[in-house]
Amino acid sequence: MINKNLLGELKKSPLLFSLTVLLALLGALATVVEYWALASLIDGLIFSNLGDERLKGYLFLTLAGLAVKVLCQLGSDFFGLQLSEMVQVELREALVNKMKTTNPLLVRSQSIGQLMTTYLEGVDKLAVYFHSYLPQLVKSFGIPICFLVFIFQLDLISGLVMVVTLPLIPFFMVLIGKWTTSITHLQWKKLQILAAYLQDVLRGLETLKILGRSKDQGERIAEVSESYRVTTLKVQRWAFLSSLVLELAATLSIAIVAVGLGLRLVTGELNYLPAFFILLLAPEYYQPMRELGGFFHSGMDADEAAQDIYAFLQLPDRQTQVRVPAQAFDHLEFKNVSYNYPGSPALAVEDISFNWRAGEKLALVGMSGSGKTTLLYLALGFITPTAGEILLNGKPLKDQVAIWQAKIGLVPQDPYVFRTTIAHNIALENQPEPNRVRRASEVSGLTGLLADLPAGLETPVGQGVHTLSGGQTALLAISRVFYQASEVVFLDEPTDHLDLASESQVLGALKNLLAGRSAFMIAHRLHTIRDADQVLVMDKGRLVERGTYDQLMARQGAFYALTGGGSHA
Ligand SMILES: Nc1ncnc2c1ncn2[C@@H]1O[C@H](COP(=O)(O)OP(=O)(O)OP(=O)(O)O)[C@@H](O)[C@H]1O
Repeated sequence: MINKNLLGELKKSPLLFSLTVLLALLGALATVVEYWALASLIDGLIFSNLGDERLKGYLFLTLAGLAVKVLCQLGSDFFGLQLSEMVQVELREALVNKMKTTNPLLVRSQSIGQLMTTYLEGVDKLAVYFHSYLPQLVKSFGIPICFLVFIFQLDLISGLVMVVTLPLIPFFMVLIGKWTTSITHLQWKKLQILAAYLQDVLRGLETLKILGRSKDQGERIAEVSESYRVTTLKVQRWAFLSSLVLELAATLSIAIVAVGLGLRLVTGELNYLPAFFILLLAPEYYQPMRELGGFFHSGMDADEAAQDIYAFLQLPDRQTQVRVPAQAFDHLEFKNVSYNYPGSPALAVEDISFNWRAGEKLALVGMSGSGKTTLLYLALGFITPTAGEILLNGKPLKDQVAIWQAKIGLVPQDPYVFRTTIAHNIALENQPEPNRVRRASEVSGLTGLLADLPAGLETPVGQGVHTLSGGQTALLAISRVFYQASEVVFLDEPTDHLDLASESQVLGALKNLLAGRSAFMIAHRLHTIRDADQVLVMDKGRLVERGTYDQLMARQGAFYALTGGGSHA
């Protein structure tokens, strides 16, 4: 089970891998010395009547060989572990960096539970690959070759028997491996499904409780975990069976060598010393291949996990290279833009054209599913049109996404609160500037809501610590834009599900935020739409009307219908 991507990781530290393997081979040479000395010692004691000095010499060599063997083994394990830890740390860093540098929508298209399984369990599985499986793979060829050099010099027949019987072990290993590939794949996928399911249920626990559906979901989780348990047991059964077969093959091979040696010892064709030496060495000769069989399933597990890890690492990065010099925002123009989500049969938005100029407040309205969020993502540069083009200051947006995103602020519908202090949550940088944080939280009105918190802006918030209310979270998101001092604001009005008092606070903060700024917003409130310079009305992915609030109301078309014939006005 050789995975090219994983082998590539070795290039980062060839020294550690070489040390792991070289020490193991050195250990093999020490074994040769130990067993030769031991065989000579016993031969000297029983048959050759060697003098005390020679016997002491052999005894010393036996012990020295044993000590070197043990030290080499410990060293090889140590460097193997170092190697695997280094690879784990680097891969986890690479995964986190990829989460930061790739398009956020691509990350979000994967379930968080699935990503966590890849990040935690997947990388853990690779540890065994690096500290055990890969070094063992090299050892299982290197050590037998090393032994054969000595065995062939002493006894050609035993050497030949060993050469012929050794491949039986990898043969059975690969044969069983081929049968078990699909079941190992299934096990990994089921683990990911289970993690995704658990995470989903935990997130939606409140909804499930309220609707009285938590028991159903509990049963469903029990079903998924039972299915994972059954598959894991199947994998374990195969792993057990393969170990059994490999043990059997190795034991039979040793028996064949032993019988051959015994027969020739009886007929006098072979002396006691080489026969005993080869007999001692025979189990050690098959041992690395047997151990490889034990790690074979870990190799397969790691191969499965690696496929997901490297598929994630190969997601395209957002464009960071700035090809066009930074310019103040002048206008953003959509020219016959259409977008089709990958794998989706229908266009999410179709043939959209409009121009948004600096200083303007542009409001998007429409029924749910009409394409507002898709237009927002297109304008943010998170996704690129499948047809048509978007121009920023007259030049393609796709060539200036990095500078564009650095210039803009975003207030999403459901802002995320990171598990850190409020100040860090506002600044979203390692060293928040206290004055800027204070000012941002004051203008947004967040400070007033924090009066009850013991440490004010330094209060830790987020999951499992102090949970902010919906209104506080919205004001926090607005404070972020004030902190960044972005001239251009994207807004998905975060006023849904707020009580009246919080809503009026958030609306007040939004009014402050929008004053003097260019704004591109998904509008749910009349208040925002009334103040907009341009309202775009979306319906089933198409732009069906545009104008100011008054113009649209006067027209009595789609917008008028959306406002309930003026009754919501
Ligand atoms: N990730 C996605 N993959 C496939 N189709 C999608 C995806 N996101 C949205 N769509 C589809 O694209 C269309 C437009 O969706 P969009 O989210 O842009 O509408 P919306 O007006 O923002 O709706 P809402 O107000 O409910 O958020 C819908 O038909 C929706 O099902």
